[in-house]
Amino acid sequence: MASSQDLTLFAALSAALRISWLAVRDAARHGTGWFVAASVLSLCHALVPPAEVLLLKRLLDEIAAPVRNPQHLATALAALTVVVGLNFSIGYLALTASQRTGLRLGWHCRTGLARAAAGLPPHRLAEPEVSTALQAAELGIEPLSRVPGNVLQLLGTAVTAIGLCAAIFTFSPFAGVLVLSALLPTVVAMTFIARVEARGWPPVAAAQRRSTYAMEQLLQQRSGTELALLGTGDKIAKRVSREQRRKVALLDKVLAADMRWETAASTGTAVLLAAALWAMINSGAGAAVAAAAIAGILSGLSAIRFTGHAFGNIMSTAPQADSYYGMVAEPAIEPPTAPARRTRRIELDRLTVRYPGQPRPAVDGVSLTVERGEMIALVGSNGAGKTTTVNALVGIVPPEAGAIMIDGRPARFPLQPELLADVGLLNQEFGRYEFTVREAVELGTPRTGVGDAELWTALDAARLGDLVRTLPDGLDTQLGQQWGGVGLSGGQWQRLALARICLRDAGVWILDEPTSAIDAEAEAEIFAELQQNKENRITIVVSHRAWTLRGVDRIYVFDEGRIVQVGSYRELLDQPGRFADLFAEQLAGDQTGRAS
Ligand SMILES: Nc1ncnc2c1ncn2[C@@H]1O[C@H](COP(=O)(O)OP(=O)(O)OP(=O)(O)O)[C@@H](O)[C@H]1O
Repeated sequence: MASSQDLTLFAALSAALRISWLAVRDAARHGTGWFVAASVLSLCHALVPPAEVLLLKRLLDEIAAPVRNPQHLATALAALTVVVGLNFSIGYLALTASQRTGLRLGWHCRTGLARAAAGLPPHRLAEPEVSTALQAAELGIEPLSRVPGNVLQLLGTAVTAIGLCAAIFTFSPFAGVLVLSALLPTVVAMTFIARVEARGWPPVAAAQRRSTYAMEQLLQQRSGTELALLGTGDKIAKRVSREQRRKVALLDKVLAADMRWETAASTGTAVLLAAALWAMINSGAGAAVAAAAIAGILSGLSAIRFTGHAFGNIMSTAPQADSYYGMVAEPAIEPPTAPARRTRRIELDRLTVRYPGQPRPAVDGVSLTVERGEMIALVGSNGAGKTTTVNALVGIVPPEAGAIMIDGRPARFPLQPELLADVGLLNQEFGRYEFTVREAVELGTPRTGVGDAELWTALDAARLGDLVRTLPDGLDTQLGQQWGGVGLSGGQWQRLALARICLRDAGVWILDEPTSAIDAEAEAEIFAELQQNKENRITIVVSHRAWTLRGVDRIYVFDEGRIVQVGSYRELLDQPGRFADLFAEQLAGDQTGRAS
């Protein structure tokens, strides 16, 4: 029975084989010309050592001939000079052609990964392991693009060894077999290197991921500036150093083991080749044959030398490349170009949501109803379950129990694409897309050919139009100072995110604290506009500000995952309870007003 270690080794080797095949296939498809060139050049380069043996033997024979034939001598010399002279150039050209194949493979893989990420449904992107796999896939593209070159190198080694064997076989069959067997130590060493790499790389990759994450916090403008202001960037720098130290210690072990096996393999190879030479000399071969074989074997040795390194790269790339191929194989969603339907009614029926590994549900038996033309609000303290409810509604998190009914029919998890197309969700972690204003707003809809008039309407609705009119290039102004563009304030970024939802103009608007960073004046205008134009849609707002709730049709008050109160602003104002507790300070004015 195979031990678990063998299974790991077997799995690692089969992953390396699979990745080699896939990388070669993609390189042949997407960098055809350079891949063919690299293959032909690698093959020529691999055949140099055996060719050297034959040509040198011929030259030495011509030199040693009792009667020299100048023409034969010149031909033999010319042939050997060409082969030896071109050896370096062919090797260099093969390497460059492999690199140019790799560039094209990298281009194809990056495009493929970007498309795969863009085609993932929201619930998959919300899973932490998916974001880890996407990052691993991204990191794996660089080494993956080197795999076709590594494979050609390994195949070249095999060709060199077989060619040398064949060339020497003609002088001494036993020596020829010994030359071929000189590959054995390398094959054995590669098996052990595979084992070491398979075990060593997962912790190295984990340490690298932690270090990269910490490093990004220092390098990104917002977090970097915050840390600089706090004067605590050095704590992050120490964390980076710690993770790098861990990574280096782990890698040292892997590389030390690789070195041991490589050294053992080269020693074994050298011994077997020496034995081959000894066998040949003892077989009665002449000086010419011996000299030719020695020269061929020496250049063969240098060809075999880097095989372990090439194999090591394939082995260490395999897990990340597996992530890449897993990601690009994920079924993509096809977002409809425009909402094909208009939702009339949404009903949550005793909805319960529990995050994996959590003892208590984040949302517990929540029921609510909202119809087209209505605007409802979800309120509650931090962690009460509002965002989770919204996320369940749009199919980002699966319900544990209960049902989501859309137009009287139960919605599946994940949400059907045609239902999702009719939802415009502005969440608390909206993107700050540093493209042009036009591009940043157009991201609100999958439609193409959005006209300027539509963009201005959306920007005006989000109270950003006036600012954009003052920008140097209007809609085509580049955003983000790091690109030489215009910097926006936090509230202006939020208005831009709201403009995307306005442009989308879906049948269901879900606005999770849409004005949290926006000043009171613009907030009042935005909420007034939401009220005015609510007739043709369902509007669900999450808000912490009491006065934004005045005009909504119903308020659902959340507490510890449950709805504890429902009513209009006025009704809730008159009741003691969670709503009054939550907004006690903010409501003081209103209550005084009613009392007097
Ligand atoms: N991805 C997650 N994994 C595990 N628990 C989570 C996750 N997201 C939220 N929670 C937990 O679920 C509960 C509800 O969180 P939720 O984000 O829905 O609250 P909220 O009412 O929207 O709060 P806030 O007003 O702060 O936005 C909290 O206790 C929170 O810690």
